[in-house]
Amino acid sequence: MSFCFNFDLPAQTTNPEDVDGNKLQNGKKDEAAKSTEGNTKPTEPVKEAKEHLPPSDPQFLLDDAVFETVTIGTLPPLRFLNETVFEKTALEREDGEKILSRTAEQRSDLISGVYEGGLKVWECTYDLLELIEKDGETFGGKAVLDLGCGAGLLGILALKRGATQVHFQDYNSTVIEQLTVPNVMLNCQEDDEVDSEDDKEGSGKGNIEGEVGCKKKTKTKEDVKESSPLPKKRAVDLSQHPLLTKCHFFSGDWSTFLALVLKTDPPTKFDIIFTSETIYNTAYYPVLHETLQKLLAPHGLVYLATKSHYFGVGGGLHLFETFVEQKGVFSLDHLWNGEEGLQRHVVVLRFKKPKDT
Ligand SMILES: C[S@@+](CC[C@H](N)C(=O)[O-])C[C@H]1O[C@@H](n2cnc3c(N)ncnc32)[C@H](O)[C@@H]1O
Repeated sequence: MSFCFNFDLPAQTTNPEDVDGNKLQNGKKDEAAKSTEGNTKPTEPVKEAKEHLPPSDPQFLLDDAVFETVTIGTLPPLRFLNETVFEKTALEREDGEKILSRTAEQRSDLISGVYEGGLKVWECTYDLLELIEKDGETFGGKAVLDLGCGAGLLGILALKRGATQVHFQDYNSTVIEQLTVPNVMLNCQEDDEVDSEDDKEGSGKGNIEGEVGCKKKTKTKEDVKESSPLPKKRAVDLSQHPLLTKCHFFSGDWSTFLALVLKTDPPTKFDIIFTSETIYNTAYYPVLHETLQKLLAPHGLVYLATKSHYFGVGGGLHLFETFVEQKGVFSLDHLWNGEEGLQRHVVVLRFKKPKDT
């Protein structure tokens, strides 16, 4: 899988004095606010959050599925739609947000405020999956949020390992509808439907990703057809699948997502929040921090996977750490630091004082 970092930000149109929405204090900004000055907020209107209910007959979403399986150590195999599906079928797909056509036109992985990159799996997701595998983290009885989920692999893992509920949030409704929901459904199908076929193939056909040590295979609908008769699978009503009933799906900007989730009575709090490759734009730090602060349970953990620096966008771990430190709400510890190529990290945040919610 290729990862091109072709970020594309709009020209600065916001007032530099108020670029991140932080108020001036005694005539000057605090340090935390200063660290967000490198980026601009998008000029597009804020994308209003909404909840997406999985379709009552969801099987059609998988009809032309070309999917990959990622297997990391002892973790259950995770399936996800191959990103090339979207390039090849952009014209036939429902795409009210026009992100499929716009990303193709602009040849960009990210168009700030329009498309925030959720249609592919970013590599720090694999780092976090590996870490979970090593640490043996289980999710039994936990409420989990996959914030900025994209393909949703982290949330799907939690779901398969016993989380009581998993919220998936992505900026783009197209991502939620065309990628996250289908991926959850792919993983709801009985494991043996496809895995028995994986076993038959043997490891020789697998594509070993040396860098992160995970095994990936690409399978097509035709492969699946050969191994298990499609009609039998179609008979399964996925919309009633016990795993799917534990899921909630949201699209929209973090500020409106936060407001929507806080409206629930009692407001939902999460024991675990995953967020991978979401701190590339410093202009989003205030709302991201507020979302984590308001949605994390008092003794909960935020697992953040990120690169050190996002070239062309400006954000990265150092700036985010400075921001978090200045806010004084969370402590932040490094769990894993990768040294190869572009440096990548996994960190954990927890409340300094658990009543700070
Ligand atoms: C680069 S993608 C990473 C996707 C996925 N977590 C992964 O690692 O493969 C960044 C994600 O952050 C989310 N995101 C970024 N800025 C956001 C914002 N201001 N409001 C809501 N979501 C945002 C988007 O949903 C997007 O999918």
